[in-house]
Amino acid sequence: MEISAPSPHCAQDHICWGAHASHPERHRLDVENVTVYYGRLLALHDIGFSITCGHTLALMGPNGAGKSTLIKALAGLIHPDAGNILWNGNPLHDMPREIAYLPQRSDVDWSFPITVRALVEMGRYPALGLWKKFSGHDREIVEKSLHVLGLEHLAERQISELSGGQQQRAFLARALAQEAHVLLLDEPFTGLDAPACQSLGRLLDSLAGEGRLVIASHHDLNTAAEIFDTVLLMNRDLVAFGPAQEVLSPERIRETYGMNA
Ligand SMILES: Nc1ncnc2c1ncn2[C@@H]1O[C@H](COP(=O)(O)OP(=O)(O)OP(=O)(O)O)[C@@H](O)[C@H]1O
Repeated sequence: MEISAPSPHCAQDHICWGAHASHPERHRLDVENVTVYYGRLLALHDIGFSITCGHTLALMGPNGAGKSTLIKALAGLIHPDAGNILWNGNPLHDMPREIAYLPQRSDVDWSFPITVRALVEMGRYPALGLWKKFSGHDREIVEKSLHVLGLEHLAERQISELSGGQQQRAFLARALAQEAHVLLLDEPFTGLDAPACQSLGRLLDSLAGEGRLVIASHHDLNTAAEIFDTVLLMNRDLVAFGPAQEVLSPERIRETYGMNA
């Protein structure tokens, strides 16, 4: 199953980054027959799909369906027991700078003493030379990332002092500073109120519009088609993959979640 990119676009309340905007369809993720075991437990079975930059993809399924496992496999944190994960035809994990990973909120130590600016600067580390010295270009990218996420006024604050929505934005700013094409977000909407969800949804949409590929695990069937253009329904196996409105049919939801839509 394959999805190619829509035309690039930018949300009005968001500044275009530019560097990724041209020809997003040239960058393509192919997930081929990926299977993952934890010991004897089969967590993912023969998952396959293809998608290009320019899309927002929701991974959806019941608890234990394997959504986080798939995100971790894409992020290179878990090595599949079978299958391939390719970026433009080459193993994705050979290009770690292309991947930015936002773990589940519960997996982050929010009390860790670090300012928003220092967190965003971490996004530049993979690109720094041998002496780990920040160039003017690196500083410019950090400032731009803070600006795009509306975090300038919070730059010197500790991340522990931020709201949940601001913390998500700080981590996304780090991902922007990395200039990765693939953003992997594990349940980014968890714990956010409705306005923060809407704001994050618009942001993900505009990041895709600028030529990135946004992949996130998501639980809310009611908001999925508003936020994401593409949905992958899974329950250890792939149930359906394609445009959100088509995939989220009552029959498919029943098949995946075992309940009435
Ligand atoms: N580190 C691990 N060791 C052993 N089993 C694991 C591990 N991580 C996850 N699992 C198991 O793998 C299966 C898939 O888990 P995963 O966390 O990927 O599902 P999920 O769809 O993200 O679930 P949720 O919606 O509850 O977050 C589950 O049965 C889970 O118990």
